[in-house]
Amino acid sequence: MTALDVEVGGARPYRIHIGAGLLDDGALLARPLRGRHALVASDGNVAPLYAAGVVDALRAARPDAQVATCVIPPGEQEKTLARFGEAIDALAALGATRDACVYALGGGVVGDLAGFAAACWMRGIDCVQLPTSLLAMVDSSVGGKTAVDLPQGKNLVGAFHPPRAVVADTATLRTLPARELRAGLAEVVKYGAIAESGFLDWLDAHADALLGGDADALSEAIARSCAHKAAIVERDPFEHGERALLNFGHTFGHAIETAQDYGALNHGEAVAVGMVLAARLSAALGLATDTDTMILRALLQRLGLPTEPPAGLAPDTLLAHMRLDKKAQASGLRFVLWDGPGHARVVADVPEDAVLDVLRGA
Ligand SMILES: NC(=O)c1ccc[n+]([C@@H]2O[C@H](COP(=O)([O-])OP(=O)(O)OC[C@H]3O[C@@H](n4cnc5c(N)ncnc54)[C@H](O)[C@@H]3O)[C@@H](O)[C@H]2O)c1
Ligand SMILES: O=C(O)C(=O)C[C@@H](O)[C@H](O)[C@H](O)COP(=O)(O)O
Ligand SMILES: [Zn+2]
Repeated sequence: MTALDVEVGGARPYRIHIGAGLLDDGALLARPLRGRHALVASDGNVAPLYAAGVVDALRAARPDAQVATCVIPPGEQEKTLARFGEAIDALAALGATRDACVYALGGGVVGDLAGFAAACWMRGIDCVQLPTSLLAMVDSSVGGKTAVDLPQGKNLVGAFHPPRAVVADTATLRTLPARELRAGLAEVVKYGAIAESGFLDWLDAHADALLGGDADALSEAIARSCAHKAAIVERDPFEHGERALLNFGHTFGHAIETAQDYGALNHGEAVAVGMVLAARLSAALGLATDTDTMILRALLQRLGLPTEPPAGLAPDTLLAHMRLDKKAQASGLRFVLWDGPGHARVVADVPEDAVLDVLRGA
């Protein structure tokens, strides 16, 4: 255990291990492997860099184990039921028994898809998250939301399936493209926005270091983000209440991703735009101030993130996608609205006209 590790409590507690070089630690990787079957799932960018090392480390620690790999093409457009089926086929080919373990090696796309395969194979086998993108380290590897996308909407088919462990090897961030690093910072800003205004100040002060890949700054951002997420999912693992705050910016963001067929803005970028739109909606409804919104927007811009929706997206189309948001109820849309730095709330029955006004004004 390092000083940065974070515990996620609850009915099935697990540890988020954070440190450089952890993917080489076969004993750590193999610890949750109860049976003899391990499937390392990854994508076409990450697998050539790290999959062989993970497979070798697992085999060295557990010579009796059968270790197979499953590699999907990279990108959000591959987070589909068809690719999920490929992961299931790989588990069948391996002859994976109920004590098998799926190792999700990659960004949030691999983590969500492989985690969902683990949730479904034989009604649920173990999963270890090995996040290699900043976004996956600060958010998607923690908390057990797994899913694939449909053309109709983001993450519409999925399950809650917490991992047995998360192993975040921060050395892998050295190969992460700069655009993807910035995308991860959007979710980091989210924690400051909803839970800790001082974290927003810290991010502002360390923006250059973070963008420059400074290892200490990134490690601190990861550990602080994981601590926020762990505290929330521990109290509300199935999103009956406060966990929905982690969806700040996502009602707009997911609608943008869906409307663009998951091909233009990536998730972090769409969430950055979505947080600004949610802040504007909050201001229009008398919550956050315009000044708060401008400060949030300026921080996101400083971190190299987009803050306005791409041109050409019709407000009515976006609104239609929002009606399939998982927070929506029969009575109407529910939004995470912002009270200003460090505070947010879930608000039901937000008038669609107010949402359209924000989209038209953007
Ligand atoms: N389950 C959750 O709680 C949760 C939370 C946030 C986001 N998500 C989901 O996560 C996904 C976004 O995750 P993401 O931003 O990691 O996207 P991603 O998985 O597409 O990864 C981004 C890109 O970086 C590449 N990559 C990843 N690690 C690399 C490395 N170390 N070196 C080189 N290339 C690397 C990938 O191949 C990909 O091209 C979305 O589908 C989103 O819905 C889920
Ligand atoms: O963990 C959560 O809860 C989140 O909402 C984290 C989000 O960053 C993440 O994008 C999540 O996948 C969105 O969940 P969804 O329920 O809106 O699909
Ligand atoms: Zn997200």
